Amino acid sequence: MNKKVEVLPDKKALVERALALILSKAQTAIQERGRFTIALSGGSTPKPLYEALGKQQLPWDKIHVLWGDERYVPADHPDSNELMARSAWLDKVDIPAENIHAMATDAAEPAEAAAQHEQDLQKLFNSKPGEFPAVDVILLGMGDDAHTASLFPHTEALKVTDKLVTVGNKDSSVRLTFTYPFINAAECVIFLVAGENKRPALAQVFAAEASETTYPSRLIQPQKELLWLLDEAAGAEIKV
Ligand SMILES: O=C1O[C@H](COP(=O)(O)O)[C@@H](O)[C@H](O)[C@H]1O
Repeated sequence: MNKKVEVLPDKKALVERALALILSKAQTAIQERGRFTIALSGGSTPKPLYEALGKQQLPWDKIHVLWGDERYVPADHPDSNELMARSAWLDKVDIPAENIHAMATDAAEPAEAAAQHEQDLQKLFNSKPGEFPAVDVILLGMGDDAHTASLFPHTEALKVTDKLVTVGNKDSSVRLTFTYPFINAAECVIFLVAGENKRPALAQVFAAEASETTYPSRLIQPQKELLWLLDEAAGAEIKV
């Protein structure tokens, strides 16, 4: 694995760096494979990045957008990761509706929704059950409890290794999430982490030894490329 950590002066610089990386990865993927697939994170950190992406002139018909996790709420709910990305970015560009692969949250059982989304992904990547296709870029955030996507500490989702998508839980609230083996199959995983409140969790994620069950972001060890983009407030104590 090619792993890099970059500590940027502030959140603005973090967003600019992430934007430049995504634009370059998109250009390469489109040149080499004819399309670019990117999975989005939710939470607050990536919103300015999505706003910046919404101002770009890109070959949108060759770009496919997925989500690494979703809260199990209707798509117009204020907590929806899909709603955030649509209003900050996707509603502002000419991307074909069929290139937006949101996690549907309308099945009676979240496990059914996870299974359905897994099938949709297999179609998109032309992959078979049991295979882990490679998304070009998976964007991840990290919570101050070291969760990433909706892989929360001490939850069943951390044990799922035979699926692309599973049900995650944050206390009593239900989520859908990519599994860690699917994330680890990506061409490139980019973490965006900002804010001083993330320092203690980051210290454990970067420690030589610590529990993956307590600090789920440690499970993210992609075979190809891993980039940690940190702002100074989060990354001041990380040695690069
Ligand atoms: O709940 C979530 O939180 C994490 C981190 O969010 P942030 O607000 O600290 O940036 C995010 O990566 C995940 O997608 C989201 O559902």
